[in-house]
Amino acid sequence: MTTKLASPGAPVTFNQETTHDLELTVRDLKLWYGDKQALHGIDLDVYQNNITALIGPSGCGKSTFLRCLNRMNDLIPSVRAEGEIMMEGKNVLSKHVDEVALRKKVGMVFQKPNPFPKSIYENIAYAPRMHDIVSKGSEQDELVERSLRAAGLWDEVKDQLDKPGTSLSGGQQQRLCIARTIAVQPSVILMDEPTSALDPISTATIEELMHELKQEFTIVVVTHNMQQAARVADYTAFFHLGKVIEYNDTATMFSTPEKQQTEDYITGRYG
Ligand SMILES: Nc1ncnc2c1ncn2[C@@H]1O[C@H](COP(=O)(O)OP(=O)(O)OP(=O)(O)O)[C@@H](O)[C@H]1O
Repeated sequence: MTTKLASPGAPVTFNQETTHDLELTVRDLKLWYGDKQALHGIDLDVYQNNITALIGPSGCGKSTFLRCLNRMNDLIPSVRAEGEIMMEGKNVLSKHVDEVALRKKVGMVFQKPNPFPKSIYENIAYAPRMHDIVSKGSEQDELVERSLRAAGLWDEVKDQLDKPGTSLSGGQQQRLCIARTIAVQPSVILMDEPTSALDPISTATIEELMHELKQEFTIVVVTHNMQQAARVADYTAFFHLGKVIEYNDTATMFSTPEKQQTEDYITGRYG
């Protein structure tokens, strides 16, 4: 589906006359933790093979929003969500959507690298085997190599595939987690502050990797780091108090933000 880039909801305007394919359309998304409302009617379009950054002050709902996209919030008993997150013609929020299948399509990389307590090889091979994507043997070996190569880790680990994933450095562990996510062949990769626990060199490596990965995947990333959003993201959404205040292509957002609140945040005047 090719869609002209256009304003997908009331608070959202675009300045570019670009065309992109839509991966996800979010409409009037509301979420409550018990009685407390955390998301207040989010409208957002996520474009295929682009990186969309979610920025905003602490507690504004970025992670909550990200976790809606693959229903990770369902793991919290008090959560209730309303609205639409359309992907491939289905509302992700519908109770008829199989969460396991959804999380295979919409993978997630967390702030703190969290390899399984298994070998580097098994960290990659386990889920694809469970999902019947590969059988044991050469097919599985190839998938492990392909995933590790795609995550830029193969050359560093190819001679130690039987070592524990946890024996790697923090940056390598995060690339292992990215390789693990890629291995089940998702369409979308969600990243929740994927570099905040890493040193600057590992951060730069992951950012370069994100540029490569967007050729094949759609990425949505939460970041507190304005420079990172400016460096890696094609689109940026500024969240505040559970709402999207502004959403635009990143260059416009950072050079000529439309809203004063956005300008104040990206110039460090608050948040
Ligand atoms: N498990 C939870 N139970 C209850 N309230 C929660 C839970 N998780 C988040 N919240 C609340 O929802 C609101 C949004 O939180 P969220 O973590 O999504 O914000 P954020 O923008 O990602 O923040 P940060 O940048 O600090 O990670 C906050 O008021 C937070 O306290």
